Amino acid sequence: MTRISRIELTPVAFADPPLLNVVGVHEPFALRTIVQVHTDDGLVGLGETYAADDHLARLAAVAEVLPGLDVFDLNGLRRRVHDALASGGATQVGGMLNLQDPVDVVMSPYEVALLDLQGKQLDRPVVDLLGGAVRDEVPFSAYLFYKWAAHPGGEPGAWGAALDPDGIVRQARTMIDQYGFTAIKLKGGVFEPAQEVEVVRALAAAFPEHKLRIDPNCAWTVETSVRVARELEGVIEYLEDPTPGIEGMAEVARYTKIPLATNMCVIAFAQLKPAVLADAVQVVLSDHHYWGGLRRSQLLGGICDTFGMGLSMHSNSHLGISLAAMTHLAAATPNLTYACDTHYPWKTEDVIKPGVLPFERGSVRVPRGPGLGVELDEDALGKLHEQYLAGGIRKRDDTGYMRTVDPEFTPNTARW
Ligand SMILES: O=C([O-])C(=O)C[C@H](O)[C@@H](O)C(=O)[O-]
Ligand SMILES: [Mg+2]
Repeated sequence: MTRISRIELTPVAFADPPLLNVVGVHEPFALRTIVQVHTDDGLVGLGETYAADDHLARLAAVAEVLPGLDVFDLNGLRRRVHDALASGGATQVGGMLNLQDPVDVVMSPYEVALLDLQGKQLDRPVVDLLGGAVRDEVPFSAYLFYKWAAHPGGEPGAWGAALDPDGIVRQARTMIDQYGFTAIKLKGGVFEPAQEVEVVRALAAAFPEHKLRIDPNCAWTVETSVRVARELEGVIEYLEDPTPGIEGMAEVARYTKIPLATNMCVIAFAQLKPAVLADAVQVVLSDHHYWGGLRRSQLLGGICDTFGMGLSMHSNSHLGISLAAMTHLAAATPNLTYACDTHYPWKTEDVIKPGVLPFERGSVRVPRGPGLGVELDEDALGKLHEQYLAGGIRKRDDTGYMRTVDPEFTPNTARW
């Protein structure tokens, strides 16, 4: 029996461009925690998660109670995470709208690391532990953002500015030329809805064969959402989080044929029943980082299937360990039939050795090596940890950063 001997948690910061969204703008560095689970027979399993300081404290509390656990005992993992959080009084993670389940959020990187270890021990890829691959490559979408040319006072990056239809179409062209994506997602909620609809139409004209989506992160009222949905019927494959809350989404859904997708009002198992009863959501965006890991995400997939809801995949700024985990999960989930979101093209630094996760025709081939099939680059990990220590960011704060440029800025949620 292989048992956990110790845990290493390494917060890292990696360069991030000034991408705009409803709550502000991405800071110069995005944060992640790299989780290494060591075993008594010398194996190391990898996981990746958020790195806000309160989350890091919970990860550390759990790390103390994991030594001795059998790497195949995922139920035991959940129990230990639950008990450690309960004894620390953590009932809420304080994340997105306070709706996430803290046990699922904290458990996720450990579950991924244990699956990585199981795969390494059995010499099988993680996808095989999840029931086997239903697809050999996983399609991702081109994730477009309005963006500034440079961070305030910084050097312009490779992508340039994108603040109007031409800029966004140019960004799409570059990303599609480089990665081959066949679906496009526009992050909206930055400009007035009419302006963003114009951009979606420009994308539809420039890429008539591509599937399109827009995600304003709840920037619109119910009335505006219904109007925009009507304007975009036949143009987009789904409309993501136009308005806040299950009730608001249900109201919009009554007046449009476009499926409504969410990674904001259904982000934990407790919200599935009310969403199903209200028929508020037609596509759930899974995200193993807060749905409790890969196997709980598969459970979510089964529930979506049972209730006739579609399933797609959400992303946040992430590195290669997460991309590998997302790819294994998507490859083993039959009803994950939409191209998954990924922020991967926006990053220029990573903690894994390159070459295992290339994008071809917009898809990532499922790694066939043991476990997740990725290898940690210790030097790169050290460098990005130094960057974390020197950079001073301890929690993502898009709004605070935006206010350094525009002190009057208020997040745009349900504003239009
Ligand atoms: O689909 C989404 O809502 C996201 O991808 C959330 C992210 O935080 C996105 O808004 C971002 O990176 O600014
Ligand atoms: Mg979203």
